[in-house]
Amino acid sequence: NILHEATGTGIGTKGDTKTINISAISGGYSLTDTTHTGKIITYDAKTTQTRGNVVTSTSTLFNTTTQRAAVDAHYYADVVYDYYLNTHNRDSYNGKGAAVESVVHFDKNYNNAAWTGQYMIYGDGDGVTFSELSGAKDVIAHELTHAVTETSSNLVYENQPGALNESFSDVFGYFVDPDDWLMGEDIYTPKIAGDALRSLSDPAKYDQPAHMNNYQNLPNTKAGDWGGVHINSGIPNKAAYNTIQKIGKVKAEKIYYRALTQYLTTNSQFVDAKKALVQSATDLYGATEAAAVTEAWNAVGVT
Ligand SMILES: O=C(NO)[C@]12CC[C@H](CC1)C2
Ligand SMILES: [Ca+2]
Ligand SMILES: [Zn+2]
Repeated sequence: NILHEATGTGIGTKGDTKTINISAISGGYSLTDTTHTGKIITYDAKTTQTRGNVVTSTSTLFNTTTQRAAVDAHYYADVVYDYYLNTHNRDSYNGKGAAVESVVHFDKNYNNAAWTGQYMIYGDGDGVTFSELSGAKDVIAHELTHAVTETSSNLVYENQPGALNESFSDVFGYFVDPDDWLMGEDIYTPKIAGDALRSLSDPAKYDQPAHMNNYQNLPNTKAGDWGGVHINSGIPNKAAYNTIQKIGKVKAEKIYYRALTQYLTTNSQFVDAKKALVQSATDLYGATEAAAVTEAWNAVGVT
């Protein structure tokens, strides 16, 4: 029921004004961005655990308080879509122009966000640990990268492959949002300034290991976070930081994308990621860049 594409004005979760791609429908407008092969569509679950309904407005303004989370989810999804298309020539998360669907106000006080395999879900947070989780560009890039990973290497979400899955999402979160080495700083603990969920430059700042000597052998259970995927990601995150410091973001992101989509497989371990990245560096650039990757991983104890 799309009549034509239009340009809208939205207010985001930080009270900021953003220009968004919307569609004219009968009776008004919807958060449906048709400027790419894959439509970007944003839904409101209204605190249920369903996909809910597409967010609409009777005008091109999406400026109500309840629409703020949707405006950010919609806007940042477009930013990440553009990043993968323009930097890596990947059309949507699957490279085949899949629609990108996001759901906001998922569940009640939900302190999390995820890629469900069909769409992204964003909780509102409880206002203490998290504010609305679609309010951070690096988080949306993190979630959409889970979809990129799932449609390429499909690293299994447990133990070392799971920590790599998590790390690649954090690292592409940095590539999309390279203002800092932090993950989730814009939505984490809204009442406390200057902290973050994770740091790529200093994983230990937020209790993550930055070296294999501190690898956490946790049980492969929900309670063990599937073998500590969110804690052990500190080690490959630190290796990525080391790599970017040595060879720069432009080369590093090409090397990381090639490794993720051409070399890694479901059960790749840390040492396989090191090999994949060294091989990608050699393929794309040469011995200097390959040596930098080798040193970056040696420094975190993956030898
Ligand atoms: O690391 C994550 N998911 O695998 C997080 C946890 C809090 C932010 C939203 C989702 C990052
Ligand atoms: Ca950040
Ligand atoms: Zn994740």
